[in-house]
Amino acid sequence: MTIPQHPGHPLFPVVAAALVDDAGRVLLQQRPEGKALAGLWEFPGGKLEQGETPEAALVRELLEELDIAVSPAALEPAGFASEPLADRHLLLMLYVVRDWAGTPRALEADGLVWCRPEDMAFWPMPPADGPLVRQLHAYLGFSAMTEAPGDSGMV
Ligand SMILES: Nc1nc2c([nH]c(=O)n2[C@@H]2O[C@H](COP(=O)(O)OP(=O)(O)OP(=O)(O)O)[C@@H](O)[C@H]2O)c(=O)[nH]1
Repeated sequence: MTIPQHPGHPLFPVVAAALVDDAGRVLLQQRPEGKALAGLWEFPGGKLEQGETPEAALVRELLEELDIAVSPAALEPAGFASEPLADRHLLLMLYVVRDWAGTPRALEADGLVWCRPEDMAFWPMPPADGPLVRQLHAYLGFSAMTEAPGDSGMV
């Protein structure tokens, strides 16, 4: 079996957050005019800076983009996407965030929307986000199930 290799295509790590509110809705933001993929809806987040951990980068991005404060302990790893781009290889890491301080406002995006997970398909997103949305659905469904008291237990 041949494993695809892309010499000269450095790894491009990006972190993103699915903010989930008390009603179970997820926040998406619209990429602004003048940027690549303008008009598409995405999870807030961005590139890692030199020497940053994914968690530190996401806490910084959420403050810069939405003016909210998030503790690294509130970041729940929920999925990732691995996609070849023209000159780099995108590694997009998605975290669920349910706890933050402040009210999200669009400091960099053209708009914000709170949407129900089942409605996310109506909001056009970058190509790498398709697998992330599917993983998010599975993660939210599973975590809701494990939060509910059940009959099963260790015997
Ligand atoms: N934050 C975020 N980025 C995403 C998503 N999906 C996706 O393909 N990306 C890509 O990941 C990269 C994120 O980088 P970024 O937000 O820091 O950079 P940018 O393109 O806005 O440009 P900039 O350098 O001018 O800020 C972009 O190439 C963006 O297209 C997503 O859901 N959220």
